[in-house]
Amino acid sequence: MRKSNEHANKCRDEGNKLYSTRNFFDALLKYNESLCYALDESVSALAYANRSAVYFEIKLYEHCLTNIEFAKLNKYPEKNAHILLSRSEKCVALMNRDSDKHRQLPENLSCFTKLSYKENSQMPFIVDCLELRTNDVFGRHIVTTRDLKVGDMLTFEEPYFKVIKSDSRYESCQELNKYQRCAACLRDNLMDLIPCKKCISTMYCSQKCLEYADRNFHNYECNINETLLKAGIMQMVMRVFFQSLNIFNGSIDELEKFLNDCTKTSTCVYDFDFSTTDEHKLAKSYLLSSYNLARNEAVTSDESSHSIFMLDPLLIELWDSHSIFITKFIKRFIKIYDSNFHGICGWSVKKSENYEAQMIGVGCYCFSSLINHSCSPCINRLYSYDKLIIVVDRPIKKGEQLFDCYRSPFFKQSKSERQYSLLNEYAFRCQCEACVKNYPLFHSLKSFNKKLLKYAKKSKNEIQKLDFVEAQRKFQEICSIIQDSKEYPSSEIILLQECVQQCLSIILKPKNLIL
Ligand SMILES: C[S@@+](CC[C@H](N)C(=O)[O-])C[C@H]1O[C@@H](n2cnc3c(N)ncnc32)[C@H](O)[C@@H]1O
Repeated sequence: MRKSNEHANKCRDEGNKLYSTRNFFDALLKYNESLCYALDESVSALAYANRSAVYFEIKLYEHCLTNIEFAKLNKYPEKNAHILLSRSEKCVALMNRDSDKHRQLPENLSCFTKLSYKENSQMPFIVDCLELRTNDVFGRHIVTTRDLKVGDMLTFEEPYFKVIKSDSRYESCQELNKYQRCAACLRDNLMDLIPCKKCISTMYCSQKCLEYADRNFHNYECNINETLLKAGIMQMVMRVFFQSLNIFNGSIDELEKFLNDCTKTSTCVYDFDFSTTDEHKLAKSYLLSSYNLARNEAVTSDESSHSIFMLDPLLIELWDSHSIFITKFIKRFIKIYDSNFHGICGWSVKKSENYEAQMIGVGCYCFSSLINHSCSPCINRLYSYDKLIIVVDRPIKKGEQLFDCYRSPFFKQSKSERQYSLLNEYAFRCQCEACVKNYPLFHSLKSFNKKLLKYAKKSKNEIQKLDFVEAQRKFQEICSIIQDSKEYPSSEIILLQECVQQCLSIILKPKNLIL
């Protein structure tokens, strides 16, 4: 599909119908689709103007004014200019009148953005007490050099390589995610997004993100983006390839030479300095730390990359001259994808009864990818847009290993099923404490403290109703109870851990929702 004013106008008409029934979320989706398809500025101008009307209705006045400005910049018809002028005057008056009340954009995690301990000097996104160890059983793994408490925040890691998920036949993600959030940073910006000037399926939250994407990957993707969005694993693997190529200004020879020279010695995220402001150096460090997440050459098959390369003349040229290197690179990252990449969870800004997180993207987190699995984990993984936050779930003693749970925890799935899927998907036989000691499923778990069990059950029911501030208080309260509990596993601790997750999800969810 190409840009088309006709399609853009049709989407805008549909948006207007939805607007008239006050279905503002779906109206914004349609206006955003209209912006993506619009060929002429005058057609974009109408979509921006309509979007400003939505933001006015939902009292997001700054967004309303920005959209009015965009409409004007895109040659909004002179004869209707008075409509925008009047809306903008009303906006300003309401903003002045309700200066303390009008809906601000609260940054998620306002007081939840701090690591619990001093940051690592070379990796400022993790605390300084996490060390890398290697042994025959676990390969590389992470241990703590100090006691860690329940609720401690250990990382705020951003992925260098990441993609937005949309339209996928393979993953459960919202088909229209591409009209809801920035393709570069995954923020929703309350759907106030700007489109790529050339393709029909990429939007950004700012000009800065648009330029970043054009410089780093979209220059290769723009022509084939529709295919990539539907390409499952290959969407992310191709992103890594394109972004890597851009590090070397498009020279595949230089990329190949760099990887050949640098990967003779095994390196990982601990070997680089991520505190540098030198973007080029950083990019190379990310590339090598990601490339070396695989510990040996890949033996996976790769059927679809050839057909993707055949879609664009520039890519055909690359393939014809370097098919051996490209195949090796792609196979390696397919393997890394399978055992190391993380699905990124996030929330839509649509108000709904069943307001659950969904998959919004995939990211390569070079540090977090070194954490091994346990069916009875001691950390919890959360996302604030693309940032991966690791929170301590059970007390961890100095010298102990950090364990995440890759699949289902022990209380949700039988040992044989867990072991089967870990062996199949991650190629290891799990020997975690839950597997060795045969921890039971939830319904067979013992309770050691009836009073605490009652408190846990009551809390679980009440938490849904808590607001942001109350959820933070409850989070602290429950974390210290888990910290002080001695008996594990028990039904009360499992329930309390679920309460902690519920609190965190309230804290992380977008605060402004669109009807
Ligand atoms: C995300 S990586 C973790 C880092 C990995 N240990 C390394 O050296 O790169 C996942 C891989 O680590 C290994 N692994 C993870 N948890 C393990 C465990 N509990 N026991 C043994 N191996 C494990 C498996 O090879 C798995 O495919």
